[in-house]
Amino acid sequence: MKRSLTKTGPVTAVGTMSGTSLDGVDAAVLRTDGHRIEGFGRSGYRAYTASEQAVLREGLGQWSGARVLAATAVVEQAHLSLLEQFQDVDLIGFHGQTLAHAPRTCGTLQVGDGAALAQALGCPVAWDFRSMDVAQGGEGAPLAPFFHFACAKYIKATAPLVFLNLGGVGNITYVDPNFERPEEPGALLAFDTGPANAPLNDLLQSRLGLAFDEGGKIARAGQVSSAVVAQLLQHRYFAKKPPKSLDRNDFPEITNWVAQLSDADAAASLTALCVAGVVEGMRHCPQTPSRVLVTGGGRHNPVMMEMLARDVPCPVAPVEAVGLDGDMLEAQAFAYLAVRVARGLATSCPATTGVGSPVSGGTLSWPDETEVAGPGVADT
Ligand SMILES: Nc1ncnc2c1ncn2[C@@H]1O[C@H](COP(=O)(O)OP(=O)(O)OP(=O)(O)O)[C@@H](O)[C@H]1O
Ligand SMILES: CC(=O)N[C@H]1[C@@H]2OC[C@@H](O2)[C@@H](O)[C@@H]1O[C@H](C)C(=O)O
Repeated sequence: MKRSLTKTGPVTAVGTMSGTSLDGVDAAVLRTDGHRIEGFGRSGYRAYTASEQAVLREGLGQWSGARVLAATAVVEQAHLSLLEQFQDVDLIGFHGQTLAHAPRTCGTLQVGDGAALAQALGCPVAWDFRSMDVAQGGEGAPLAPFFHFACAKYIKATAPLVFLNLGGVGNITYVDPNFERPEEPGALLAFDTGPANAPLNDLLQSRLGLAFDEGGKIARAGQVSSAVVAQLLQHRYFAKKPPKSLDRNDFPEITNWVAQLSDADAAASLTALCVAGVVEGMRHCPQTPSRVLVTGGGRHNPVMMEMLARDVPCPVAPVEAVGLDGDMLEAQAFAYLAVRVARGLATSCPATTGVGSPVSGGTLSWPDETEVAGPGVADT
């Protein structure tokens, strides 16, 4: 197993993602040599219980202490029980759960001990994907863009396109598939677009005890407040040039903006606010892309998708339109990045995180507890 990781041929990896929505853990299998996608395998999901979610919420924004330890235990247990169902792989890519992200000041924190998982599962684990990039001056996020580049090649795209992820936070990757490698200047541009589902989920949780606006039903009944959208776009984040990234709770003021609105108007306005961030972000693309392919849970919200189709200056479709799985794309991304970590290939570059030069982040832990830190500077 170990030799297959260091050779050049394809290996089978499972990646996991526990995202900012705090709904659960996704796991998905991918076969790749670290460059090309050779094929997709099965996937799985382990939901967090309501009490586990409460523990995770308590941990958000914390860098250390009892709340972080409690959240870590929840994250590790959930991953362990899910990954026990994926024993037939060469490598695990374990993202962990982001609790706090402030790359310019405190750093970035993804909890969950990959070395302990490697030991418990008897399989090498690539993890701690973001901190090397941050240590070298990058944003540490987003990291899926190198995988989006491989997806663009996989679907045989010939014109520039955008992958849009609508999770708790939104992020876009502009890909020019005419380049050979993702780290070549011009191949990619990636950044977080703004809040996506997180403010909407938080509003519905606090007002109505709902996890999210299923099918956009609540927003559909409301009117968008253009003042709320305008307020968002005045935030200093939108004046910044990309690459740039966000923490889940970077816009706490949003709650006050919609406090006086009815539930339906507030939901409609928060849905529009996510879309406005994307539209604003698209202005940074070097040229209008041929299309926007949407991944992440927001693509299940028809109101959000209709607003996007109305406001984005090119066709918009869920990634399923090209045969990809939008519920598992991030988990697949961390399977892909795990193989790149194992092989010393770049996982980020100036155009994706703002780091000075391509970085191979991540740590590779073996079941025998020998840890090999990623080489930092990527092989090309
Ligand atoms: N049927 C649906 N209708 C409306 N919204 C939905 C639906 N399904 C999912 N969502 C939204 O998508 C969210 C989950 O998205 P996703 O799983 O992509 O987030 P994540 O991976 O946790 O976040 P991130 O990408 O920011 O880390 C839900 O919390 C909800 O807001
Ligand atoms: C710090 C962190 O965990 N960021 C997440 C978050 O969720 C979406 C967006 O913000 C993106 O920047 C990133 O996740 C995806 C998987 C990424 O790194 O590409």
